[in-house]
Amino acid sequence: MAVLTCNQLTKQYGHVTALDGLSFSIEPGRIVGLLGPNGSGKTTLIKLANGLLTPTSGSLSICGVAPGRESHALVSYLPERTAIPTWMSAAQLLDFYQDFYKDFRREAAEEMLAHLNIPARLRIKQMSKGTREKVQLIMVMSRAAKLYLLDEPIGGVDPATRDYILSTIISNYNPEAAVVISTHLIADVEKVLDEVLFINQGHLVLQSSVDEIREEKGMSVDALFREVFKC
Ligand SMILES: Nc1ncnc2c1ncn2[C@@H]1O[C@H](COP(=O)(O)OP(=O)(O)OP(=O)(O)O)[C@@H](O)[C@H]1O
Repeated sequence: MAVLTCNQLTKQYGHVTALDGLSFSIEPGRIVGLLGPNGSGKTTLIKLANGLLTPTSGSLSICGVAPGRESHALVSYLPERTAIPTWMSAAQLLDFYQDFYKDFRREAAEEMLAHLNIPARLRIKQMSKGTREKVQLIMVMSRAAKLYLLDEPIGGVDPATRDYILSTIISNYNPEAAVVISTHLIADVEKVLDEVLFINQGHLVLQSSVDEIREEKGMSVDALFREVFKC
């Protein structure tokens, strides 16, 4: 069964149509890049899949379940902006996640924090922006979820750490799960992607495997994106 299915998904904010009849599905085991210019609807799609917004029309489901209480147990979501309580230390955050999520793999999170030399006693508010992002991503990827929704996961992270973070994403998710990554840093991220969704003004422009783009078009995803969305 598909991990995420959208059927004629439409979302309007007043007179603005952010998503316009989107239909696609994402199969287990896929790491999918959700790519599109500013304002194309990426964050809106991620928020719908996480149940933070409701569709204006059309529908979506996660492993066959409509977004809501039941799907929350299946989805691990990294918001665009840091949303963790800043007074907590990394150690308190580990406790918090462990209490809150049955599927939280504490040892995996501790190992990643140690690898990035992030002390457990350090409070979130004492951390640099990039370190906060790393901590939050570590927490999100340490859940054994079915669908990971990562909205701009590496924006504030330095290029050397990006590679570690990306390899963390690949090595820490369960092959039954799917990962959706919204990003503008296509060149950095494309090496870990299996598939891409290009969206523009709320429409799906392309769903393709990355291998197909490389083989059939002889291009990187980054080069294709620049060609398709040339200003
Ligand atoms: N709360 C809101 N109220 C009104 N319009 C909104 C709201 N949130 C988003 N929009 C509009 O919906 C459209 C899609 O926005 P969205 O944030 O989903 O795009 P995005 O692809 O994530 O953009 P970016 O790459 O800049 O983060 C835009 O036209 C945006 O202005």
